[in-house]
Amino acid sequence: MGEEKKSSEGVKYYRLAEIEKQNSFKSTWIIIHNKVYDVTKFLEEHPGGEEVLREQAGGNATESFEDVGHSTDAREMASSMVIGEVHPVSVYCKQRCSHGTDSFCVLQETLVTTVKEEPSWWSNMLVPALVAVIVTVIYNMYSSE
Ligand code: HEM
Repeated sequence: MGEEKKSSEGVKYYRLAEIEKQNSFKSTWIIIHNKVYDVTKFLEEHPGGEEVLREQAGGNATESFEDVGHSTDAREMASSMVIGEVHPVSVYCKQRCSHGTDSFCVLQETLVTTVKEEPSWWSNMLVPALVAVIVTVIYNMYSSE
């Protein structure tokens, strides 16, 4: 999946654009408090019925979930269905502009880049190496005067 990001702690982040697509019988995701839940297999088992879950499929179910006043058991049950979190950029953009006209957000949402934030050995080395080069250049400049 192109718009998926995995942080070093192993949390998977999903863009809203990606989550919104998971609204079918084959795959049903919902968002509660910025966490993404895969409820596909749970639909038929839900004591509140599958229809209410289906209505929220691919979207933010936080308010409806809290309105019902789900029990601690229900919350524990839900935690076993977490597959990741809403991407911080999507959270930020949703808060700032829900119409998709903010150019920064439009750009972020349409960029189909895989941002794998697992630092590779060369990116870990690059910064110290650059610092070393700069320090050497500056040192040489002063010492040659
Ligand atoms: C992963 C998410 C969810 C889980 C694990 C879950 C689980 C449960 C459980 C275990 C119950 C039985 C009552 C209780 O223990 O509180 C229940 C009832 C119910 N749930 Fe959910 N639920 C989820 C999401 C939702 C959402 C998003 C909605 C609304 C859109 C919803 C609406 C209801 C309703 C209407 C009832 C019936 C309450 C009643 O008859 O008293 N649930 N749910």
